[in-house]
Amino acid sequence: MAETLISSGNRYESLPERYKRPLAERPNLSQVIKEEIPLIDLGCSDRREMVRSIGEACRSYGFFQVINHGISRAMMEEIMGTAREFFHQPMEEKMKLYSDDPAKKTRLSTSFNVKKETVHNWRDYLRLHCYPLQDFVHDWPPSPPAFKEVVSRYCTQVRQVGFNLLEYISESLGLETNYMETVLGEQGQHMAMNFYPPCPEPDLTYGLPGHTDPNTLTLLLQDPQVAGLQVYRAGNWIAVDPHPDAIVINVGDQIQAISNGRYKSVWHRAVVNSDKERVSVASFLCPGSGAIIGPAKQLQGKDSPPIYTDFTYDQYYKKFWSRNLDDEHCLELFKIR
Ligand SMILES: O=C(O)CCC(=O)C(=O)O
Ligand SMILES: [Fe+2]
Repeated sequence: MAETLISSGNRYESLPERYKRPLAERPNLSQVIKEEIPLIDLGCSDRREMVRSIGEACRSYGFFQVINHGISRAMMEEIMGTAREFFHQPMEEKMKLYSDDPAKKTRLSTSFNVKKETVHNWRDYLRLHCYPLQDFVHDWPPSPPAFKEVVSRYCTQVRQVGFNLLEYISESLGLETNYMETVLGEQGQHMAMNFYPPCPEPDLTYGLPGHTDPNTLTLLLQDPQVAGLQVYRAGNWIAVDPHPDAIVINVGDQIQAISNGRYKSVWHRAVVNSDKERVSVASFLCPGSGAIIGPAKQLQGKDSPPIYTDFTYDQYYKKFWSRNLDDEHCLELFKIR
């Protein structure tokens, strides 16, 4: 039973033991503070100012939200609705896609890495590889019927938003506009549709415990009705209130490495609540398999020697999945000592 979906539609009366965190690891929800993370208007006509504010956000928060990003409200509602519909299907339908093998390219799973972890997380998730679309779409869920079409359309659009952001981020570091795009090679794209059912004891567990994202850049759609994302900053967890038009952006470990630590891939987590289900859709850009990642030469100097070794994303990703999600920052393992 331990390794199966929790999105059964049944309400749990109490939290099963295998989801309970020891006292020292609980979310301490009463201590969470409310603070806005930077909101950036990508429709801004002053590119220099926009690039400056993106750089500032990457340096001091590692997170920001963007509006006027080019994806319509209707598209955002469609993809969120499709994710919700997917998880509301009968268990028999969903279990056809179940797998706990992280190497599998299309799979429905639960928690994070059920085979390895000792305490589970109150989350089910559908993980998809999304680029190039034609290599993966045939493997995606056959239902709901509009799934493949809606998700394909969203993936194409969100990829473009991601590439625009990589240009701004490159410029904000003083690198050539296409620096990231060139270094990162033919980037892959993954998606996680996350589903967090109502949880009987949200104080004792997580949807996702504190973690950093191993990839380049993450573009997240939050449930517009239900908050749950929290970001760590200066000793506090900050609740990120959903903004109906915004995409939440966070710097992944790879940008932290390329920026030689100037930009932070920060800890974030998803908490759950007792009365509402919550959905989120995360899109991850990931370096191409041949790409060599490491601190940009232009960002190294006498006063700023490289802090990370060069590595390939394959090496990094294997390391990431061999750990627990909330272990030390995976990039620590690639530090020059
Ligand atoms: O559900 C959320 O708000 C966070 C999801 C997340 O951090 C992830 O999928 O990596
Ligand atoms: Fe994440």
